[in-house]
Amino acid sequence: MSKAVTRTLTTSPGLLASLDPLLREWLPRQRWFAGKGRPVTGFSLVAATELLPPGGKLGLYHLLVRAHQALTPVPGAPEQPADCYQLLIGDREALPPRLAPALIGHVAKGPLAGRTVYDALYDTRPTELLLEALRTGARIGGLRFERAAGQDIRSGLVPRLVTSEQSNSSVVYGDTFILKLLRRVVPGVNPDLELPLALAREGCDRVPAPTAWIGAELAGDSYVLGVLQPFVQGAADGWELALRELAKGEDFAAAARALGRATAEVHTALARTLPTVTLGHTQVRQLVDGMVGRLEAAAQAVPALRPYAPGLRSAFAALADLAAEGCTWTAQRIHGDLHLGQCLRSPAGQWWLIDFEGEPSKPLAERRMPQPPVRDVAGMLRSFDYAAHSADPPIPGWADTCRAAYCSGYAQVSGVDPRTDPVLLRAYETDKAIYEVVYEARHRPDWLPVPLSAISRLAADTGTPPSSTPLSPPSPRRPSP
Ligand SMILES: Nc1ncnc2c1ncn2[C@@H]1O[C@H](COP(=O)(O)OP(=O)(O)O)[C@@H](O)[C@H]1O
Ligand SMILES: O=P(O)(O)O[C@H]1O[C@H](CO)[C@@H](O[C@H]2O[C@H](CO)[C@@H](O)[C@H](O)[C@H]2O)[C@H](O)[C@H]1O
Repeated sequence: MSKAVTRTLTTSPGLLASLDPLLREWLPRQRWFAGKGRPVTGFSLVAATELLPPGGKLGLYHLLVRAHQALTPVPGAPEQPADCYQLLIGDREALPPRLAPALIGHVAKGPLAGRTVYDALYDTRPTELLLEALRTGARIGGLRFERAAGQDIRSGLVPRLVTSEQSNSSVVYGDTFILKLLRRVVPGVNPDLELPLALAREGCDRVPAPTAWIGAELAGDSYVLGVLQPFVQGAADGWELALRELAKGEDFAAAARALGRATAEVHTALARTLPTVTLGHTQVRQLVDGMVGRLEAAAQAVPALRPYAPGLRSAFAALADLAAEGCTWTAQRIHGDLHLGQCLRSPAGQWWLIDFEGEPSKPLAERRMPQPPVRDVAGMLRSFDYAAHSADPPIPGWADTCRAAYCSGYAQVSGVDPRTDPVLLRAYETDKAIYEVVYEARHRPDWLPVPLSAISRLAADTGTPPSSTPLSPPSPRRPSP
């Protein structure tokens, strides 16, 4: 295997043409394929790296491939910028039964004619090879396997592919490490590596510290392609845990408070180590314009949203009004896509935050911009609401109790209770609920009533916190008189 990881790169120009008809059929069926609903019109090769040579028992290729797609399912329509996907393709004479779920197809012509190609992340030898490359700090063509200083990786850990629904693909090694291979990749700094590395430097142990990562200098661009981190053994995610407690009729307040503290620990460390900025009138105006734009687009797409649009606009207008009065807010790097499914709790009761990629559909530059930390808080508050709606029979007040506990835990560590800035919180909760309405209408129409019930509450809300809430001074900085 160590011979394989030092092999020099050879690109295979004929390879993609021979895979083209198979990938057209296979790629859109993958959970992580981001362009669902638009036919793939062709592929172009960004980079090909041969990890094991063709013609042997097993050939292995690392590919970055652009999938060109029509803008709408109308033939001849103009094309959007094509997404680039990371693929690890194996070729064998035939697949053993255990690899049946990995099948891409049988190649008819070209350099691999007669061979069977498959998603090699399902296979032991290719995934062992990746870990070995990370362990030894290999360079293979433009691929760079890097290890964090002082981190050791034991050899011989047994790999298994994580089969749950994911936006990317992950392999667990001997319950010791988990390697996330990013599927849709863009050049530049990936926050899923950048932020956990920054947090590790800062000594924040609410996030698994990256042990190693796969980077690449390919076709003139640099990429982050994968991150290896310690596997939190026996962990359950916050969504599973919340549903479990709900099914037992138990409240989740202590766990929500601890999660609030964990979120604040992460925010505080990020604010210490990465730049923060002040958002004044102009920046808040832009932020509000973005929120209003998303509302208008969502109301176009989902008619059920339209009756609430005036009330929702008022949530955004209230924020613009505060900014016009001279209020300012601090923005910093945040998680960017926080919900219960992004939090793991270890059997010892420790919370961990994972998946710092931000909303993958947003451009990288936007995902890396400083934002008010309340945005993460709003995401988590929405999640408690979602969990409560899954309970049958519903437990009155369950979500409110969690939401309050989460905010008070957050305040314990950060010194700022998010509820003291109700206008900002309402604006972000509204923005998130609108996003969820579109998401559910597209992906899970049965779930649409969940965000819609929040929409009806938020549209009617005046933004005033309940009088029983103990308040610390409001968090927007008000102009001096
Ligand atoms: N460090 C970890 N320890 C244990 N399980 C993890 C760890 N990181 C991720 N996971 C598991 O893998 C799943 C997917 O990870 P995530 O980073 O959210 O990937 P994606 O971006 O593909 O959604 C998580 O929901 C969790 O179950
Ligand atoms: O996990 P992803 O980054 O792919 O996020 C998408 O899918 C989520 C659902 O899996 C969706 O989250 C919404 O539903 C969750 C319950 O299933 C809930 O906990 C979240 O609060 C709610 O937003 C997310 O919006 C979407 O981007």
